[in-house]
Amino acid sequence: MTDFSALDPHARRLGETSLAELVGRDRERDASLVVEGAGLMLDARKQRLDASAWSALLDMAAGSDLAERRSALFSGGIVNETEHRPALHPGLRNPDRLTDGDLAGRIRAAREATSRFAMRAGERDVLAGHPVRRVVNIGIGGSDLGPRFVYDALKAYRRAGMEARFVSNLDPADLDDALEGADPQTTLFCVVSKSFTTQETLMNAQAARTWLVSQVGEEGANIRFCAATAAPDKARAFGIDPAQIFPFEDGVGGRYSVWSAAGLALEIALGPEAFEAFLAGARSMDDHFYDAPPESNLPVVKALIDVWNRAGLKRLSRCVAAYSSRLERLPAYLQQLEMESLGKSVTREGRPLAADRGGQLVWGGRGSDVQHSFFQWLHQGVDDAPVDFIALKSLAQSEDPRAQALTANLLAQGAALMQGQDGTGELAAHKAMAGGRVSSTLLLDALTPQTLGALIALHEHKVFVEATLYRLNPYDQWGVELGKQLARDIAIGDVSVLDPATRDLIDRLGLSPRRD
Ligand SMILES: O=P(O)(O)OC[C@H]1O[C@](O)(CO)[C@@H](O)[C@@H]1O
Repeated sequence: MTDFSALDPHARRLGETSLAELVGRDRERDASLVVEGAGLMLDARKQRLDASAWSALLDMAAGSDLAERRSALFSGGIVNETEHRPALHPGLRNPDRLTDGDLAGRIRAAREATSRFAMRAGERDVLAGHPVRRVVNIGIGGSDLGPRFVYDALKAYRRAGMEARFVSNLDPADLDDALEGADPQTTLFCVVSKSFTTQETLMNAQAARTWLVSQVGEEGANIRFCAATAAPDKARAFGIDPAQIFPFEDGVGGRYSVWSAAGLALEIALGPEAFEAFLAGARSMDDHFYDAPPESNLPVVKALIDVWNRAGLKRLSRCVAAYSSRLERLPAYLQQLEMESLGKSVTREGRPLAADRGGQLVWGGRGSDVQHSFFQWLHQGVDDAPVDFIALKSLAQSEDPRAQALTANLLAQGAALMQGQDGTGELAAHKAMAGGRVSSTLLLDALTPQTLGALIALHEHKVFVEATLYRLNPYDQWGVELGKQLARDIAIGDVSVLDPATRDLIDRLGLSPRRD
């Protein structure tokens, strides 16, 4: 069991130390907090850490079962104990490491099938004489956030004449928006659901099908629907042509599934080559995570910093500020990845987790816009939060002065959070900024399929390391089930288990349910 109390003396000492004084005084300390891997660089020098706190964190990692758990993760061992499953996202990127040859074979075959289908989707007459021009991804949570984020981020890599739309919400406006201007002849619907039982997805798929049938008839609708799922039988029962059902393994978690057939709409929109490059980027982060020693291992270092801020310095939340319009959806993506994975209060053994442990509340947005909204809170609020700045070298080095100014803003924010300033004059108290507020900067050379794959894989593995230290299972999500059940009850009018306030709201909303 990891002894987090070992962090307390360091937290007390460093809590009273000026952050600005920690930075630039000890070369070794500074050098140890700049780590590179798989083409990404993390600069964590503006963290409230000195050499001895850092070595306590590294000792913590060394004393854990991280090495064994990591081998199990990569070889396909059971790392999701509550569901008795492996976690196969690294296996999707490199099946060679899996010990089960049949499983590796199935993954390779599934990859070939999606890639072939994605390739064909670009052909001129794939839809009974029509090409695919718009692919509509119908899915929610992990069956939406990953493909949607990557599609936005890799705008520069999209296939000519092909666009993707994403439908996740039950608000009918969501599907209406996706269908706006759609030519039914050239539109392909891709229903993505690991379980194929998710209410939002099935209702939206049904509505999309009704629309399509009204436009192109039954037969026309059949060829324009495909599915990606770990429950092919259910997709078949829903009416999807078995030849257009792309399976993925049960061991692929929803929020880890963008690398599987769940990324089909993305692969169609980008083309198999860019999608392969995306997988290759993640694979290079896998290799780095697998091989690099803890002190220079990017996911390990990032996890230790987040553990330090949460368990050592008691910071509940973490802000992600991505200084790139294309990365606008990164915070939303990380929210599910981290909060669904680490938002648990019992260990793998079912024992309670102590206070100030577990995943952080992840929030954020796009720089420099966020400077004009919530950064005031970060600079002068009573509470504060560590910030992860995401920077692109390609923007800094662009000849466009706006792109350079964007990077200058990013650098200025990190410096201002750390330095603070004394107030002067009549409003001194209002203008004073305490400073001492921590941040890290993650640097990508440019936004490419490779670097994006590596960025996502970095965070997946960082979550894995945190989960290992806290002894959490990052691959289940039991906490979402009760709400789903109650929504079903309300939909059928069974309010017997509900409290009076919710029943009253049901009345006010005019849902007029049964009361037995
Ligand atoms: O892919 P599915 O099975 O439709 O699930 C969608 C999402 O719902 C969740 O189970 C949470 O409600 C996520 O974990 C998942 O990504």
